[in-house]
Amino acid sequence: MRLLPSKKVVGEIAVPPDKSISHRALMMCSMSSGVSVVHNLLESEDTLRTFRIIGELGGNFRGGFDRMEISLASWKESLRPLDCGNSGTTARLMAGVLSGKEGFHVLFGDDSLSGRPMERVVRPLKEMGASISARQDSLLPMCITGGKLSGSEHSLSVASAQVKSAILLAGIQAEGTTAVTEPHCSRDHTERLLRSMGAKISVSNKRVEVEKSELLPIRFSIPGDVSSAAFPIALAVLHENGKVTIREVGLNQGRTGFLRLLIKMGADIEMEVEESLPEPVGTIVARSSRLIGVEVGSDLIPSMIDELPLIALAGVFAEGTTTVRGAGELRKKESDRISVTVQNFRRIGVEILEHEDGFSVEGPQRITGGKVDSYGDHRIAMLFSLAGPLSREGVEVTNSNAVNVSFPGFFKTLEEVCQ
Ligand SMILES: O=C(O)C1=C[C@@H](OP(=O)(O)O)[C@@H](O)[C@H](O)C1
Ligand SMILES: C=C(OP(=O)(O)O)C(=O)O
Repeated sequence: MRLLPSKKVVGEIAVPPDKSISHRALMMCSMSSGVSVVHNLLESEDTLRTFRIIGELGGNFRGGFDRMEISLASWKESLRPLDCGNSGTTARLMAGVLSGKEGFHVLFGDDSLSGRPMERVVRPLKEMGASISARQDSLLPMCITGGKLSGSEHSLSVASAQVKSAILLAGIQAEGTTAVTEPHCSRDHTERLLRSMGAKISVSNKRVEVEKSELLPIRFSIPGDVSSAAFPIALAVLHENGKVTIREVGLNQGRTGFLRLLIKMGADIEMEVEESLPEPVGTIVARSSRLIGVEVGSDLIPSMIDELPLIALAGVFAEGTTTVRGAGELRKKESDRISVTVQNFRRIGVEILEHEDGFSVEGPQRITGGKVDSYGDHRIAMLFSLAGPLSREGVEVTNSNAVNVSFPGFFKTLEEVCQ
């Protein structure tokens, strides 16, 4: 896909439903005792993996992704290995769910997911009594023999909503109390849904505790994905002639770190929460702004984990130095997001410094243009697609269809706002 320089970035747009919440809705509604009704589920490559896996395990779905009735009368063993594709959330959260389900379950993924660390869920789930074996002890494919679990205490060395959620989803099936403590707070979508579905859960600061619980069915609507919204918002802020409005988008504090960081850098962004249960939802308006460089440390990382590469783009346009440190986790995503961000920026004429756990950019710089690769990573495909409209000569992104992992219709949305 070739993205050309643009004169303006304006419009009111919708973003796709939240990916994190969609995965959880599909899994947790299937774990409940009746029929749940969920509006506005994300239909993307990643969430389709979770949808199909739950279907293989006995899930019942009526309707479409705009309004789906979800139930599961009795969990069955799948005769086939369960394909998680590119989706870390599917693999890790399903490991938690399946640890408590009788039977032999095999999870596998694509080349990217097969290289991502799974030991972080294997170890705590084994401690709870699950029998799990994984390739080289820590990689997919992974075989889980589910059954009786007992609650235990877990202290995470790295904040991770996926690991926390895997433990909690096993915890509500375990005898006794299960507790997870994180070094910094990660997104709390699982905790919010558990509470809304009647689970015995208590949260105090960075510690979450659950007891064995039966989940009640729920009716709710999933908001727009703020991680997807971050792309058009960054484009409007960084373009000299930009204004973008996005309504009905999720504004959970655990997810809005990037927007708050842009505001700290001087961005003109308004966020208004209009509804708050089970998730805060509202409107974002973003306008062209002059930014100043900023330093991001490890405490802020979890609330902007998927938006961190976008900070490098903001740094290119900001006055002074922008530095991200303490973000080693970025090397364990769909691609090594530190390395590919740095390589791609250099290809389009930007000077950027790579650190083991982040990067530094000295701004302002102009983006000349050129050819980059997404390395099959949706967030990298979207990041460098924004560089096109902001460049002098345009940017070509190869393997750009990776956007379908989280934001089908991304290029149509970009076309709508770039005039
Ligand atoms: O729980 C989730 O839905 C997610 C948690 C984050 O991963 P980690 O838990 O590995 O930080 C994030 O990067 C991912 O896109 C989605
Ligand atoms: C890291 C991501 O997702 P996952 O871990 O589910 O593959 C992401 O969406 O950026």
